[in-house]
Amino acid sequence: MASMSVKHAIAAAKKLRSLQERFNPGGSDIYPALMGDEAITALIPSGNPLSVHILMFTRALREQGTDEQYEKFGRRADNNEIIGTFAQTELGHGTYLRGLEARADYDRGTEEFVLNTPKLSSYKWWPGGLGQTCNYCIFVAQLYIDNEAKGMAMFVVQIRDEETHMPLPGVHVGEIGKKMGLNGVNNGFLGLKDYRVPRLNMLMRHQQVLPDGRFVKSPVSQVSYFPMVFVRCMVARQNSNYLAQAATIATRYSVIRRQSPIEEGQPEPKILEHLTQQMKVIPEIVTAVVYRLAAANLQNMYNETAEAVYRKDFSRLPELHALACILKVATSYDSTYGIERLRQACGGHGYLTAGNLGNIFAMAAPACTYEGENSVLYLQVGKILMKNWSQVLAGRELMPSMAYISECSKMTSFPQWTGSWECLLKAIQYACVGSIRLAFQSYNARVQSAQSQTAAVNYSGLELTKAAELHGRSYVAGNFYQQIVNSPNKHQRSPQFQKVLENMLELHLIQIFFRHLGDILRFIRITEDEISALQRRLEEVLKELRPDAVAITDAFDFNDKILSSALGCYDGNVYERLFEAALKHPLNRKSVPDFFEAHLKPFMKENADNAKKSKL
Ligand SMILES: CCCCCCC/C=C/C(=O)SCCNC(=O)CCNC(=O)[C@H](O)C(C)(C)COP(=O)(O)OP(=O)(O)OC[C@H]1O[C@@H](n2cnc3c(N)ncnc32)[C@H](O)[C@@H]1OP(=O)(O)O
Ligand SMILES: Cc1cc2nc3c(=O)[nH]c(=O)nc-3n(C[C@H](O)[C@H](O)[C@H](O)COP(=O)(O)OP(=O)(O)OC[C@H]3O[C@@H](n4cnc5c(N)ncnc54)[C@H](O)[C@@H]3O)c2cc1C
Repeated sequence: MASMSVKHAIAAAKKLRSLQERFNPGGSDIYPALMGDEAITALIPSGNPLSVHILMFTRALREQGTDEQYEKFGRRADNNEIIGTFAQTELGHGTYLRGLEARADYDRGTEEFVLNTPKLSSYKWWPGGLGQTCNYCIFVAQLYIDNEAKGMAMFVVQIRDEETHMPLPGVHVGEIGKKMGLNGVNNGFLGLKDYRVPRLNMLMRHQQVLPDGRFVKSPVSQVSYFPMVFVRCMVARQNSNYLAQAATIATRYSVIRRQSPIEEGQPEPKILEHLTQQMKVIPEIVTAVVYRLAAANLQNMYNETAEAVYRKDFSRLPELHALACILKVATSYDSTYGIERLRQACGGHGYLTAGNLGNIFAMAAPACTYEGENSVLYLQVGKILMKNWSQVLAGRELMPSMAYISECSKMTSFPQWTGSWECLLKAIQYACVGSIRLAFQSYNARVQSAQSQTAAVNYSGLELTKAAELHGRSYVAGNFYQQIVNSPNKHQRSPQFQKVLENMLELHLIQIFFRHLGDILRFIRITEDEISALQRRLEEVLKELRPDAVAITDAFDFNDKILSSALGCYDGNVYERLFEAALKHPLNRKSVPDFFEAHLKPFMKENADNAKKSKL
């Protein structure tokens, strides 16, 4: 599987590079975006062994290396003359980066770094493509000078001979084993023993080790985390695409499959006529659109921040970090939840490999873990919200994506309930700010009672996580509202199209309201009649969106090859494709399977003989 995946990945890389040159010569790097998501999924359903090379190795060289280092390594990597990965996670550590055990000791005598993974737990473990594909990597290690720890640093390390692909002396490298998906990626392990690299193999754009061993600290240590921020932005885009693919499959299947009359004596309807089926499928279509728009917004913010960082302006890093975390978490959680819900909406056929929903789930699910485990990133955002709440209490202005927190903090109570979109959005924001306030009270009480900040974060973790989750909801819903209601190009839309968009906004806001009704009722008084009115609106907007469901998913424009699903083909010939796929199963090559003579027949005969004996 790995070699097939490499072959397909190389074909895709060539194709996409030519697309980039043709449609976007020298433009913003759509190439990584395409390499990271739908353009690849179709070609390599078992995952792209070059994705970390494209998304992390090449970018780390460009963003963390000096111009000279880019000339030496980055240009060859961008041109796919060398293939690398990003080797940060270890067998023993993934989240707690300050606990990483791999070390780089500077030898001023030879102006080299001596790299070691001192224990089994220090082995790099998980990097994509490391097992068999890559001949280089970015090796993340704790930097030591005269045995004094200086923090994390990145090193360009060649792990395999460029001609023979043999592991170099001092390198122990291989595949970590079968996974629940992405088995074409050859995630690998890497051990180094007294492996020497020249001083100039340490990426030194932001921090330096001079020939005599003097260490020049980075002006902002967090900039070394930047490669992860980019991938978190990519996850938001990639996973919204996975959800859109699953929504396309389930929608098309739901207008082909007929089952169970709604009125006695009536013909069996398309299953999408059942209201409960509409509630399973249509909200996921809308969620895919919502996150696609949010991911595009985040990508623009990433590009602006990356340009600023290049100019040594680090001011926007904190906001980008917070948004990249929250969107990566929200998109990966909601997409995996949604894909599984869409699989179940396809009944038994949804469980067939031929439907491809299981593989789409297996491709989407690890995004809840890699690039920062989701609950850890929620805590990251929770900590940032605590810092921002302190700013609010001090009367200071907040970053733009958190401005609503200041506004809501000035409200002594929630205004008269109207049920309008603005009211629903404000309710989610108000509940978020109420949760932030409660979390801050708990966190601050712990700090005041002499708990350390890290302990206070841990013991306030549930409330911090809730506040972070609601912040994500507020940001995503707010972005969708702005795009539908206040977009500068709204007047270019036909009234019909605008109405479909507004129906999607209605559905999204009401769905989020009901999902967080408990959180909202904690801070806002809403009557039973007002809630029942929203229930009626939910049922009504599902009915209104029903006729547009197929058109919206067709607009995602996934080729049948990308969907790779007998349930979701454009021509709707589901049963023929399911049967065609079944007949291809190896077990159908013979009428009598080999195991009959070898196992089944003796088993049945032995039981028959025993039965006869017991009657005698
Ligand atoms: C799309 C397709 C992708 C397919 C391929 C997938 C490939 C996968 C690759 C990987 O998985 S690479 C490995 C990813 N690993 C991680 O993400 C590790 C997660 N852990 C962390 O990020 C950090 O350990 C932590 C959780 C943030 C904790 O950091 P630490 O304990 O060192 O200190 P903190 O106090 O939490 O943070 C210090 C300070 O720094 C700020 N900060 C943290 N991270 C970032 C960042 N990425 N960018 C900017 N700033 C960051 C944090 O807010 C704190 O700021 P202050 O409070 O000091 O102002
Ligand atoms: C498919 C896949 C591809 C990957 N590719 C790469 C790659 O290319 N390069 C690379 O370097 N890494 C890669 N990784 C590794 C990935 O980055 C780590 O798995 C991830 O960072 C989580 O770390 P961990 O696995 O050590 O889990 P841990 O950090 O051990 O987490 C285990 C549990 O402990 C909890 N936990 C940990 N710390 C805290 C805390 N501070 N507070 C509360 N709870 C906590 C977590 O929430 C989680 O529930 C990949 C992983 C996968 C699954």
